Amino acid sequence: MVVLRHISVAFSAAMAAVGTALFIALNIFYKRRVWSPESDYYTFREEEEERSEKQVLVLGLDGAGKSSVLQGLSGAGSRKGCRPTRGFNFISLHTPACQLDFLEIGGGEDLRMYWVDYLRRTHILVYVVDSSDRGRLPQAKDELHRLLKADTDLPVVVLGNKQDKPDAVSVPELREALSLSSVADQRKLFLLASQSGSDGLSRTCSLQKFQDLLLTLV
Ligand SMILES: Nc1nc2c(ncn2[C@@H]2O[C@H](COP(=O)(O)OP(=O)(O)OP(=O)(O)O)[C@@H](O)[C@H]2O)c(=O)[nH]1
Ligand SMILES: [Mg+2]
Repeated sequence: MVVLRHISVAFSAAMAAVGTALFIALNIFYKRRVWSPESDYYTFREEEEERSEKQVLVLGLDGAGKSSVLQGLSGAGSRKGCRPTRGFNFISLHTPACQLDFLEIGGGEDLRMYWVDYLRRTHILVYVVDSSDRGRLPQAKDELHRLLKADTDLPVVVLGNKQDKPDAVSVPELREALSLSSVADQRKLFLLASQSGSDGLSRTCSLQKFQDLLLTLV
């Protein structure tokens, strides 16, 4: 009887050890498969650093046209079907020099507080402004200057978007409204006019011109 009890205890201990080992192995195996926006983002970052990838952060108030610009860059064409971005939006552009990874964070009031968190992981900031939304230009200016203050070295390209609209402010007016002349001279800051129509960033700021500028800045 005593021998049988010893065998039973030894068997239970062995089963427990096998179970624990299996649990640990499965945990390691499935660790990266548990989805969360953060884990996805960091996995993407690890892979990005291994290859020659540069991140372009695309910010601006809600409705400025960030998703439409990305759609134009991706070659998707028409700006129809853009919905407000509730979290983030991502596209990659392959160029001979490197891969440009564009990351848009939604411009809604509730998302703007997270914008600064993404600055330290990015190589260029593209700030999109709705040139026809005259009433919100002061707000667009304040948000832009908050970002400029948070990272004083990051190259910035401001896109004065929706230039096709009849009430759009001109580029010189936009420079004034966004107080860009107050930005330090040594800062790499560019202001381009754009319109994200059916042929992408055509006419006022061609896709090629925009892309070439980004490549000189990364
Ligand atoms: N006329 C005109 N409309 C544009 C232009 N760019 C974007 N739009 C329109 O503006 C609206 C908002 O565009 P989105 O690209 O969704 O704006 P967003 O900046 O991504 O907005 P959030 O994701 O909410 O932060 C859409 O109805 C677009 O079709 C443009 O250059 N000209
Ligand atoms: Mg969007």
